[in-house]
Amino acid sequence: MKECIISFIGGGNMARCLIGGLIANGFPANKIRVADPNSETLNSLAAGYSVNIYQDNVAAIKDADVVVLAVKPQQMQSVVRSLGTHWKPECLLISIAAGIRLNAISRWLAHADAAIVRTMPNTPSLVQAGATALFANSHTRHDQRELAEGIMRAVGLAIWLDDEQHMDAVTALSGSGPAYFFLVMEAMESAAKRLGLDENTARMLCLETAFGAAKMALESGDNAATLRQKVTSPGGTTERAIHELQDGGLTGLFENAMVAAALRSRELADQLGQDHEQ
Ligand SMILES: NC(=O)C1=CN([C@@H]2O[C@H](COP(=O)(O)OP(=O)(O)OC[C@H]3O[C@@H](n4cnc5c(N)ncnc54)[C@H](OP(=O)(O)O)[C@@H]3O)[C@@H](O)[C@H]2O)C=CC1
Ligand SMILES: O=C(O)[C@@H]1CCC=N1
Repeated sequence: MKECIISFIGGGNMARCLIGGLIANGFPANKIRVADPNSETLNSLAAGYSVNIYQDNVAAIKDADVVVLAVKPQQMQSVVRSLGTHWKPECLLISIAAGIRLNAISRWLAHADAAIVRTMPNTPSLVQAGATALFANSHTRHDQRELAEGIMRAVGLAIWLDDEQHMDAVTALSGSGPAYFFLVMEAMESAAKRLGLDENTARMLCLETAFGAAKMALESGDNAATLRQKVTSPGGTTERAIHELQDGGLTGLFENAMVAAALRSRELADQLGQDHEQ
């Protein structure tokens, strides 16, 4: 990936995952800047990753090649507006915020020609097993698209979308998705303990099973349904368990959950995409 200065605005959970993943992949820490109002957050990032820290967003973006907006959706408007007068046309803006549309970011920045890439990464970026979808506005040059993709590819899979509207579905799938799998792990570990296993045995067997299933699904030519059938011996134990899950409405539950997440993404865009006076 091309060497460049990347400034993160917001040093919370997702910024930390991207920074950790980039550094683990060999990206130089001295080329990474983070701005956050919270000095504890900044000190912890500096101690953990030796990145440059700032309490002033404007100072953090000076001469940066890429600015990554990693604040909460509710903070996006005021943060982007405050960067507008200091914006350099050659800088690439990457947003990771859920729900916030490119046209709103561009309006708040007040630079109609600014190159902006909207992305939806996820927390496994920390261990370089992230999954990110990207969508660029029409002002983003080919080399800037490559730069955005290179940053996200350094921490996992990077996929371009052909329609910004699909970001809501992506947010429901891979953005929020790690939490669904963690919830399933919590439930499986808890059930295993009720069945008599000690905490460590339950945890390790559960985690390796999750890892093995994901690795197998990625590496095998079979789809998930076929892989599931291969575990499910007729009249056996898995069949009983799967019946319980299906009778309990697992498929419908996931559909409801992901529709709710996608709707929330659209709702955030509609609510927070409006202009308000600063
Ligand atoms: N967490 C996740 O799995 C994912 C999150 N995202 C998106 O990433 C963004 C960040 O989420 P996440 O990291 O979870 O949230 P966090 O709240 O952990 O991080 C946001 C950080 O921004 C700081 N901040 C607040 N105001 C400002 C400001 N004016 N200037 C600079 N920094 C500021 C916050 O400080 P303080 O806490 O003191 O307010 C906080 O440290 C969101 O938009 C979210 O939608 C996208 C994909 C996945
Ligand atoms: O929960 C959220 O809103 C953010 C976006 C995707 C994952 N976390």
